[in-house]
Amino acid sequence: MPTLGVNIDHIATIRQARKTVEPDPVAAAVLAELGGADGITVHLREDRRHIQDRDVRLLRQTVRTHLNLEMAATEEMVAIALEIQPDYITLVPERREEVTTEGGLDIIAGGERLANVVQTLQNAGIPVSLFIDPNPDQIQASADIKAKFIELHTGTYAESHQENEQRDQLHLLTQGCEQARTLGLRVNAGHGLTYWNVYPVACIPGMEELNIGHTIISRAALVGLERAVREMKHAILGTTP
Ligand SMILES: CC(=O)[C@@H](O)[C@H](O)COP(=O)(O)O
Ligand SMILES: NCC(=O)COP(=O)(O)O
Repeated sequence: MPTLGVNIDHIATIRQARKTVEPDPVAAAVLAELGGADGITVHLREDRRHIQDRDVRLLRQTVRTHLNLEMAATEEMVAIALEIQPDYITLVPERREEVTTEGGLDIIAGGERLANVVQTLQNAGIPVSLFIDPNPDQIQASADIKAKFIELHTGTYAESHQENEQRDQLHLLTQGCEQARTLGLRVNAGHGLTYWNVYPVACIPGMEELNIGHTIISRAALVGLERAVREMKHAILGTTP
């Protein structure tokens, strides 16, 4: 079965809502690892809406599993990645006005420029993963530019509510994984996965790692709330929990 990369972006989303120091994604990464995370994923967006440069620098020093840095294939991000040296990089498409990543990278349209980014990062010893839709041409193009991994975008699968639509999407992901592995690519998947839809994706043969964030942070906020309120009552009363 695949390993779990925990995406902690939305710990930083809560912090940035107040632009304060809590909750700290660096502390969240420690707790995620204690809970069994096999890797930590952060997306350093160009608009810095959640994760900040400081977070990635500190996480590089504190993460004990592996650090997966998601980023756009821009000059600025490549310079940061070369300095910080994450364990691997996932190149993702980015539009500033989007609520979240809306689809996979277009490797074919990215052409030589994208190929050069992959080469620059991999020549510096950082394996590159390409976040793509489960589309045969995009998978072939990812192999052509010699990325080490792809991450199959599971957003369409996650958003399909009709049973037959979800089955078709799962089939595309399964076929995509098989095609990629035949071409020598390693395969991860993620986006929009939840406690309710993850198992069929985890059962896809050859799937290495699932990157999951929003549903885990959402659940953490709820399952931790009762304890947090109890602790505040003690703080007000000056008593010990
Ligand atoms: C690339 C991807 O699927 C996720 O990392 C996602 O981008 C998380 O960050 P946002 O919630 O800012 O989109
Ligand atoms: N690449 C996908 C990821 O890191 C987590 O996405 P989500 O679970 O927050 O939708």
